[in-house]
Amino acid sequence: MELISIPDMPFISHPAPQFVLPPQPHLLSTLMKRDQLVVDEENFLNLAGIDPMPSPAELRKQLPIDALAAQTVSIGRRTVRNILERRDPRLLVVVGPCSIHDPKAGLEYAHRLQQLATELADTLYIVMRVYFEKPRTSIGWKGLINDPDMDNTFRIADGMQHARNFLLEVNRLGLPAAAEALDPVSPHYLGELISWVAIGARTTESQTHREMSSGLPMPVGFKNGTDGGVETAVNAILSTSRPHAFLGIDSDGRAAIIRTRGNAHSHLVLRGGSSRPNYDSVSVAMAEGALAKARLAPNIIIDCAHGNSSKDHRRQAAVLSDLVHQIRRGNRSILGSMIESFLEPGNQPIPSDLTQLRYGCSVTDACVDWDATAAMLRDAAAQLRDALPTRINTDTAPHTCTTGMQ
Ligand SMILES: O=C[C@H](O)[C@H](O)COP(=O)(O)O
Ligand SMILES: C=C(OP(=O)(O)O)C(=O)O
Repeated sequence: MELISIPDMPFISHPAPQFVLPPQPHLLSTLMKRDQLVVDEENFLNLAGIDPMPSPAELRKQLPIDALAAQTVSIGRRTVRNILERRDPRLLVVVGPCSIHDPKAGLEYAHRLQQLATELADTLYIVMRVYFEKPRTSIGWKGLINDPDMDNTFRIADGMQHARNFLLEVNRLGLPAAAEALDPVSPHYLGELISWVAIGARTTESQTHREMSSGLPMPVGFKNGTDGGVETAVNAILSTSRPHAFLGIDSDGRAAIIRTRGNAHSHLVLRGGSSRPNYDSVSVAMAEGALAKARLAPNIIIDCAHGNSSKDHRRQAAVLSDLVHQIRRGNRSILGSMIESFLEPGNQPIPSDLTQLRYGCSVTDACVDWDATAAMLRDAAAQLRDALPTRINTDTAPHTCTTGMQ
C-alpha cells in the first residue's frame, strides 16, 4: 500500500477516522516515524503507564544470597527431592500464612516455626509457606509484591525488594521456604531463595506456567483445578517433565529465548474443589489411578486448606489427621501436606486505615493460629513416628516423573 495520502489525513481526530489501517508492519513502522502519537493512541489505549523496574541481576546484587541462606536452599531442595524419591521417609509439611502482608509478623512466625521444625525433624520435614503472590478469583489484594503498602499504589519494585529480604531472613534461620510461582517474571528475582514451588489451581492449566516450571530448579507441586478435577494437573506434570523453549527474560531483563531441560520432580497437590474435598482415601486412590494411567509417579501432597476445608480454618486439623491415618494404614503415595497457619486464628478484611490491622492475622484466607498449628503438627509427628520407616523405597516402582515415563 502507498502512503502518499497519509500526511494529509487528520489522524488525530475525534470521532475516529473513517477507515481502518490494514495490519501491515511496514505501514506501522512508517507511521511510527511520522507521528508517534498516532501509534501511541492506538496501542496504548488501555495502558496507564510503564514504569522502570530494576533487573533481576540488579536486585540480586543489591540483596545477595549469602552462604547460610544458600545452604538452607540447597538442603531444602535436596530433602524435598529425597522425599519424592522415597529416600527420606518423612512427611513434607508446607505450613505458614496464606500470604505475607506484614514482614515483622511473618518473621516472628518464622522464628517459632524454625524451633518447631527442629523439634519434629525426625518425622516431619517442615518448609515455611512464604506466599507473596495471590491469584484472585476475581478481584482483591494480589499480595506483597504487587501492592506492598496495601493501598493500591502498586509499588512493585519495593514489593520485590521486601520479598527478597524476607526470603533471605527466613533462609538464614535454616528454615526453607515455599512459594506460589504466579508471575513468570518473579522467579528471576526470588527463585534462588525458594525450595518448593506450587502452581496454583487457577494456573495449572496455563502453558506459560508449565513451561516456566520445566526450567525451575526446585520441585514443583501442581494443584488440581478449582473444579476439583485432577486431569489438568496430571497434564501439567507431564508437560513440565519435558524440555521446552519459550519467550522470557534473562537476568538483565532483556527479552530472551529460554530453553529448559524438564523438571523430573513435579507432582500433584490435592486441594479439593468447589463442590467437594478430595483428601479422602477414595479420592486419593482415584488420583493415584490418574497418575498411573499417565505413567507418572504416585507422588501426592494434600492441601488441608482451600477446597479440602471449604476455607474454614477449623477444619484443617481434621484433614491432616485423616491423611496421617491413611499413611498409618499403609498409604505410600501421600508424601506431604499443606497448612495455612499464622499467629492468630481466622482472617480480617484490609481496613482503609492500616493501623487498625490485627497483628499476626491473615488478610487473605483464614488461618489456623499458632498454638493450634503446633498441636496439630506434634500430634501428626507422634502418630507417624513408628509408621514412617516402612515408607523408605525398596521396590522398583517409578518415583519421579522421568523414571516413570518412556
Ligand atoms: O489462598 C488464597 C485464596 O484462596 C486465593 O488467592 C483465591 O482467593 P479469592 O477467591 O478470595 O480471590
Ligand atoms: C491460591 C492458593 O491455593 P489454590 O491455588 O489451591 O487456590 C494458595 O495456596 O494461596
